[in-house]
Amino acid sequence: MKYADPCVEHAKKAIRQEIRQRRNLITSEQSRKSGKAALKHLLAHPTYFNAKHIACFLSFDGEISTQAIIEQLIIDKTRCYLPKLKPMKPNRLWFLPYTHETKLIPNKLKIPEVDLAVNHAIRISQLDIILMPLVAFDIKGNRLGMGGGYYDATLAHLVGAKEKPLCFGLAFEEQKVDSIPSQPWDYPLDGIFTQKDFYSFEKNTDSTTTAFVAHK
Ligand SMILES: Nc1nc2c(c(=O)[nH]1)N(C=O)[C@@H](CNc1ccc(C(=O)N[C@@H](CCC(=O)O)C(=O)O)cc1)CN2
Ligand SMILES: Nc1ncnc2c1ncn2[C@@H]1O[C@H](COP(=O)(O)OP(=O)(O)OP(=O)(O)O)[C@@H](O)[C@H]1O
Repeated sequence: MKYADPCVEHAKKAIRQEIRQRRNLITSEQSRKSGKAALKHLLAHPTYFNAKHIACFLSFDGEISTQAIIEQLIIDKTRCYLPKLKPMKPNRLWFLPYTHETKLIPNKLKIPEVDLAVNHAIRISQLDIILMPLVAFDIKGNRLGMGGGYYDATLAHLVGAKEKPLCFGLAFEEQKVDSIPSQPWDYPLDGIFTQKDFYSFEKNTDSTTTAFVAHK
């Protein structure tokens, strides 16, 4: 575990609680509609067309529905991968291939996971795009997750690497907050898709971030 500032942890916990409550008020019908709207932004993104391997996730705890995106990936013959908790490694993920025929079983956090052995996992650097779940985001590209550090720890080795997937958050517009404290281990996002917009975060040479909103 990396050192965590107790004040920052306290602030993050409060944001998590508030936004998870807000997210749980969204109906499943609204969630499916929003998932379809986010899919339209993804399809319009220039990197989607050439992407062959995309990691997504199965929505839980009121997350935006990923159903339409996963179905589209299968229709487009883009290989779709889902995260699976790495056994024995506290906060690491594998990404395993998913089709309509894939058997799923719930993990210890009650999220369904692909029932395949780890030798089926794709190497992370071979993924073109990772669509990441999140609890809250800000327009500078800071992401707040469920608090397990799974995505940050899994992607940490890619910092500074040449060949790495584009990492896009996938969330409801309602999950946008004014500001999220950033921490040294936070893995930088390239953008965020919501039902309303695509937020693009470009890295400057001094590793600060410039945010653009693609659709108004
Ligand atoms: N859909 C989806 N899949 C995902 C993630 C995610 O955020 N969304 N993850 C993203 O990293 C990983 C799982 N991370 C998670 C971390 C905490 C909890 C959770 O429910 N925590 C409870 C307490 C857990 C417990 O029983 O001890 C809580 O906070 O209420 C769930 C998932 C991998 N798969
Ligand atoms: N690269 C890493 N190696 C080991 N531990 C890490 C790493 N990155 C983060 N962590 C640990 O994970 C814990 C949770 O981090 P954080 O609160 O940023 O998670 P999160 O992004 O909200 O969760 P998730 O990515 O699972 O959705 C941190 O306290 C930190 O100690």
